[in-house]
Amino acid sequence: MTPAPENAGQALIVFDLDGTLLDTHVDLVESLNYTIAALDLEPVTYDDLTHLVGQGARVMIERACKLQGRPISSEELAPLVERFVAHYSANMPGHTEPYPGLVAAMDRLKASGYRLAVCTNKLEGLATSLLEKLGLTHYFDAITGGDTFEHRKPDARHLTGTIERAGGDVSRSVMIGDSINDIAVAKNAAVPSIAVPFGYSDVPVSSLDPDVIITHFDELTVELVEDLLRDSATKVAV
Ligand SMILES: O=C(O)COP(=O)(O)O
Ligand SMILES: [Mg+2]
Repeated sequence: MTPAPENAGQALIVFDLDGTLLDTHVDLVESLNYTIAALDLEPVTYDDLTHLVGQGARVMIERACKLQGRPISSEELAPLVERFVAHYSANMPGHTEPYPGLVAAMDRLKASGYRLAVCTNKLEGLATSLLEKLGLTHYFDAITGGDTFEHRKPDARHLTGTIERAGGDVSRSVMIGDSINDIAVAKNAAVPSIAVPFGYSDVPVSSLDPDVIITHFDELTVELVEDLLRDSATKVAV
């Protein structure tokens, strides 16, 4: 195993959840379709999901209704969000599972002294219960959602708040995610970013200009993280 760098204890890897840690697409589509069926709308597909996910359940439902030709008011939205949350919670963890290699990567990073955290736009309660049901909560020093702070991704304060809760340091943190909000929040907080192409981005992740793209969690190594932190420290110094 790679020896832990001397200051590894201070380093923090912050993960996005939907489409990064967990393949949630089957359950999201099922709960979303159950929700919009209340308005007699046609089901959405997995391909649609890439345009719908990213800003939490409220926005996802709003976008899905619009996509199916029935824009809704904010008064109509509240009961639909409740319907979604009830269905999604009742069926958790459903078909959701960690992406290949994730658990081994988290074990490796923790064994080398890294802290891990989750910064998701999913509701904090849903994120926490889902991770709990999958037996993954113990890996994380903080789990924050789209409703944890007043601001959410891509606002830098969602990421900096998560780092603070996890006992990390902005200058020793890395953000890893699947979509524009994740790469944008990292840039907004001046934190290096890693993109994964297997999630729900509606554009190729290379167009988001992350510092690194990994196609499998086997590539998430201590060396990669340390290189990113070193490069970013040099950029700040220059
Ligand atoms: O639930 C969403 O819309 C987004 O969730 P994520 O931030 O974990 O990708
Ligand atoms: Mg995501």
